[in-house]
Amino acid sequence: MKSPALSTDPVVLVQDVCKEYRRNDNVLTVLHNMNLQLAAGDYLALMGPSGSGKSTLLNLIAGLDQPTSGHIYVCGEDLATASQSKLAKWRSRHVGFIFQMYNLIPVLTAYENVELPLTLTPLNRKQRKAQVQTALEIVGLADRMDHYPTQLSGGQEQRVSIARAIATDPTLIVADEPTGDLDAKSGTEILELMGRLNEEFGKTIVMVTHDPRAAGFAKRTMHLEDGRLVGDTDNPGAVSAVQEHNA
Ligand SMILES: Nc1ncnc2c1ncn2[C@@H]1O[C@H](COP(=O)(O)OP(=O)(O)OP(=O)(O)O)[C@@H](O)[C@H]1O
Repeated sequence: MKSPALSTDPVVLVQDVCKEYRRNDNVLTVLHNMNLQLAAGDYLALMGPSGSGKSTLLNLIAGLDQPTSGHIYVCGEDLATASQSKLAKWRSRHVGFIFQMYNLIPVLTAYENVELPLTLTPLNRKQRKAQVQTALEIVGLADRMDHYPTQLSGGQEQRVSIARAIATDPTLIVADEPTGDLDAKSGTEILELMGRLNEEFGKTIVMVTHDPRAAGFAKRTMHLEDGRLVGDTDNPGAVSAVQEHNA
């Protein structure tokens, strides 16, 4: 994977973003005048009560949905005005996704699951193989590449999903409750791995979590309440994943 980006441009710039959902005559405003900026190499934890708008904000930053008003610039693209086809192409180049339930395809092996996002790129089979192997080595599962998801533990499935997220070498990684379905030990391993992606490989990460311990791995924590930002704190004591890994 590439070394950390050195650009001073923000990777994520959210400007006066509002998000409404409409059903018949009812309008539900889920995000109110949201502003936020993330530099290359930031690691942000999004926290807040259920329904406060965390996943909505994450989906907007990842280009899975678009705001009702305002602008979102991510990796130089104005996501608020991009067409759906442009957004799909942009996501495949710039964003890696990690989900609570892993979302692996059960009929594909670990190797084939990790290769999937690369099939949307111009890379040939040999180039894809090299990137899949690198990604599986980073997550420590090179020896499980022929296993199907049902032949892996939950923690291993999540590591395969992380390999899939990094296979295209994206700038931004978004994670929605990545440890929500794991026991404490496996959860810690996943958080250490994500920390390494941030520290060693310079990935910018946005993670939604309910777990203050998980947020302790991030460099910064934002709290949402009723669609508004109510707290934004740096975390100078963030758990250093590289130190933990090398301990
Ligand atoms: N597609 C949709 N249509 C209508 N309302 C929606 C839609 N998606 C989310 N909402 C509403 O928006 C609000 C915020 O939802 P969101 O999933 O962003 O919250 P959250 O903070 O991530 O919650 P949780 O922690 O429970 O996952 C909720 O009231 C939810 O019901």
